[in-house]
Amino acid sequence: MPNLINKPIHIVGVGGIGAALGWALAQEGYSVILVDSLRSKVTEGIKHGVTLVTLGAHTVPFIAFDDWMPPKEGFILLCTKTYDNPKVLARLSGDAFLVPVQNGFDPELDRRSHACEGIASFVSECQRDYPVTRITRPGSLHIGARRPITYDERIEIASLALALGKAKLFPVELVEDIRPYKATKLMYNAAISPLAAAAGVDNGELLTDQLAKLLFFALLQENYAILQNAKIPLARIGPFHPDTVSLILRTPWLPALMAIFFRPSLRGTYCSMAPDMHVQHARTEIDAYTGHLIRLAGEFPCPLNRAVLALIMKITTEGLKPQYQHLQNLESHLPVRIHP
Ligand SMILES: NC(=O)C1=CN([C@@H]2O[C@H](COP(=O)(O)OP(=O)(O)OC[C@H]3O[C@@H](n4cnc5c(N)ncnc54)[C@H](OP(=O)(O)O)[C@@H]3O)[C@@H](O)[C@H]2O)C=CC1
Ligand SMILES: CC(C)(CO)C(=O)C(=O)O
Repeated sequence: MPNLINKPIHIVGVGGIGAALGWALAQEGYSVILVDSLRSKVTEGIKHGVTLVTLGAHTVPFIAFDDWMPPKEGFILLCTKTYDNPKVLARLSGDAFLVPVQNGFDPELDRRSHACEGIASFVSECQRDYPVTRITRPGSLHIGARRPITYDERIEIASLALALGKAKLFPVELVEDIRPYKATKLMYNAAISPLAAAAGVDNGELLTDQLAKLLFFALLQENYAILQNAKIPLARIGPFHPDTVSLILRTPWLPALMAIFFRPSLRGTYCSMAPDMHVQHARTEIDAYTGHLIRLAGEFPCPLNRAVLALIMKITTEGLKPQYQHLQNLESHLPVRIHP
């Protein structure tokens, strides 16, 4: 297998994640090609490059998705929302070295036999019409295999991790198996994103407002229980392993104390599902988050996730505005022991 890192790295989807990854690679002199579906963003990118707020811009090639020719060799980093995957996947040949860096699980993507994925735990907010992003919360990028890999694939994955980490924009952690990290990120995402996006509140509010906090903690516990029941291995992302998070949530008074401690780190961060609720004909990644957990649960009870899925579907199909009152629809689905 040729050394893929010496070929241009194509990044599909120049949003919070794609722009940050592209900037980090360009900073260290790697050849990157940024591909986005929004022509105005591409035009801006051609004029002004890709910008990281406070750190400046890098001039890199930009191409509109409609004009893009997927490469036969080299990495393709998939940084779109999961609901845009079908369009991208339809254009790829089976040989492309595809590396998705996305939250959630897309059944169509999962059917591909791609070797590797990335899981971003930093938070990055890109302007809608400009390839200008801002990292609103620090965190790592985990990279690793999602199936048994060959020796050559291992070398390629390691070279990509090394390249992405060189700029030190975010710590890059090369891991043997990405799946426990992806499952753990889902446990958190499927609790934070639908609540913050439906209520139209900042992520930090989930650790401040009483009802939001109860729903957030109950969802974390339900998500953990689903993943445990399905015997999905989990890994530590951030300060605690999910086992410890679950123990904390089951200990009287500790969750309230932890909320005070963690609140500042969530305040002012960005929720990538939030802008998806505002557009006409809203589409969200809810199926890849909550939908996946419900499918995984099967017969196992998951009342809160079912209610969350129904709520997000109602908001998006009826074109409702995100507002705090939506959370009240979820209140009756809280476990009895933690009813307010
Ligand atoms: N932002 C964050 O902090 C984090 C995000 N994630 C995950 O990373 C993934 C990407 O999220 P994020 O960067 O926030 O998403 P954004 O919405 O910011 O960016 C996605 C970009 O992809 C573009 N796009 C859509 N379809 C195509 C296509 N066919 N070809 C090329 N570009 C396309 C979108 O254009 P348009 O707007 O016109 O549709 C948009 O510019 C998601 O799975 C998200 O959950 C994970 C961790 C943190
Ligand atoms: C910040 C966080 C964890 C919220 O779900 C995220 O990953 C996202 O918005 O994509």
